[in-house]
Amino acid sequence: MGQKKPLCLLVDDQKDILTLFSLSLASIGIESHLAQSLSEAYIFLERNNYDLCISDLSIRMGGEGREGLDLVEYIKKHFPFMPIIVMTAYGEIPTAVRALQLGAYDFVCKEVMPQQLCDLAQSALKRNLNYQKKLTRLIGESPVIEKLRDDIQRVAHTQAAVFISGESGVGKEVVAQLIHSASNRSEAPFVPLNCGAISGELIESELFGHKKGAFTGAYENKKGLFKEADKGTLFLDEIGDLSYSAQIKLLRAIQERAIRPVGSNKEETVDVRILSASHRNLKALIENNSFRKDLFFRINVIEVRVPPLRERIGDVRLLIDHFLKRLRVKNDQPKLDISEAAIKVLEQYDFPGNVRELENLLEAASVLCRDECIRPDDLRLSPPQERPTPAPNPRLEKNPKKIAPQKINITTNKWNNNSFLEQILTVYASSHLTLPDMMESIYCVLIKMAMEYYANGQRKSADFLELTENSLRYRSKACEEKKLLVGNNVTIANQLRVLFGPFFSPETPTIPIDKIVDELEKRMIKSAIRNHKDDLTKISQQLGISVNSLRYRIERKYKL
Ligand SMILES: Nc1ncnc2c1ncn2[C@@H]1O[C@H](COP(=O)(O)OP(=O)(O)OP(=O)(O)O)[C@@H](O)[C@H]1O
Repeated sequence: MGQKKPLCLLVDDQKDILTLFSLSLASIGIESHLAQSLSEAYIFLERNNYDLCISDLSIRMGGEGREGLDLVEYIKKHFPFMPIIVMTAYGEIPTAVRALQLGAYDFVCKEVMPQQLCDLAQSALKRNLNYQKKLTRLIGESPVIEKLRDDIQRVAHTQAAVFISGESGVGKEVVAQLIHSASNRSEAPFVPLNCGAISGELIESELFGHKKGAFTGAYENKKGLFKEADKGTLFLDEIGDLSYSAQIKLLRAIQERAIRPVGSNKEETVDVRILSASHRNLKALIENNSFRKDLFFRINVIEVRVPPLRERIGDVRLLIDHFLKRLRVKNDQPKLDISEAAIKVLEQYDFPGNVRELENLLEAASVLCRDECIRPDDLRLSPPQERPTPAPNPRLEKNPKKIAPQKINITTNKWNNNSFLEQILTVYASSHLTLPDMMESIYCVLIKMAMEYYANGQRKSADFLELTENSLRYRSKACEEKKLLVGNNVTIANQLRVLFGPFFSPETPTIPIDKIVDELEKRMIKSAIRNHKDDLTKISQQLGISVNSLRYRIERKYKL
């Protein structure tokens, strides 16, 4: 059927209990993620979409003093559709009752037979038919968002193909998920594909699947996204980026309601609803012959427009509230807050990168701010250029000049702007990383940021960082394998995010990552040479590289 298994978050500090229950749940087709502490549970919740949570209540887990009840409260607030079953020890009924009052689905005594727990899990899932809808929320109360909600409801009940238009970062994928969740296909999968992220040769196999041996590297049969989305919804994001030949194949699949996997001579029928989106103007693409008109009419039976954030500035406050809640958990900053003055600055900003930009700005500011309170300075915003700078309100901000610090423009001031590079170097001042690891960490963080910014669009991310797609792929794989810094040294990664964050905006054409890294490496070597007065052995020890490779850098690469 291609339907995804329900996913459960199991939380308990006893490993054997986790293993026992996860095996039992697996036997009835429920997959589990196991968290052995509450802090781990919060991280899992942030990263995955769960259909159910089963958590021990009876202990303080992780030593951070958070009680199991907090988890119940948190889930109910953030994922109101997710049922929670709590486990208690005998004698802890009052706590269990409190959990029910907070919205838990039911409780069981920890000594239950696994079968009882399975029955309960199944009934919780069954009663909660909304389990596909859980995470997707459209925050906002402005008239344009209310209209968007109406549009979503209206189009959800037809089978027509919907094209979701809107600028980058406005929430087009959120809208696509909501259309799916409100439709009669909501119990089948919602399968998103970022068309810009897949190279021309692979797109056919990605969409339609392939047979083993169909081409070099096709070691297994592959199902393809059309089949995975059978009975459900296929969301083709950035459809304007599809190559012309892929457009022809897609058109055929939509018209015939059938696909043919690469290397197969048999057609297979599929029942898929197509939603698509692009921040590009498809009509303009048709004019210059890079998008097919016939495909346009097929995918654009109904158009839903998602308004830019500047048309719903009244919602900025609600969105801030929403993102801060997430950051409190994600960064483990329970008191994280924002000053009224900073909110005002945001309410007067244009947001060329829309909701995603707001989210990124807050994330960067949450790292920079002192005493867990985001102030205007922490936002590092330039004043809007198109309109007059709003008069500072002395009541809100003691030092109005500080409201909008100048950001360093990577293109006009160039990446070799002294103070910008020095700021990066200070990030590493007290780290014990080797030179290659330091440089690698910059690649890891910037590639991650670019992939987030371009919604996993590999080609766009590579272009933005002035890398080839191959090099981007190779480097991201290395980052994943090593879990280098991005995973392990959160502070360094966060500081880099803060420094580079402002450049992830439409104003910056590219970030020449290779050049930046070379310049930084050169400066580090120079400073080590100064420190150790040309003693190559000491310099190589400080930098964590061999004398030979140091020599190569000094004599050949940088000619120092
Ligand atoms: N109204 C909203 N309420 C809550 N979160 C939102 C809203 N709109 C957008 N977001 C969040 O903003 C980010 C960007 O949204 P999304 O990926 O849906 O935008 P998009 O228009 O598809 O972007 P792109 O054009 O780059 O593909 C996501 O993290 C999403 O959860």
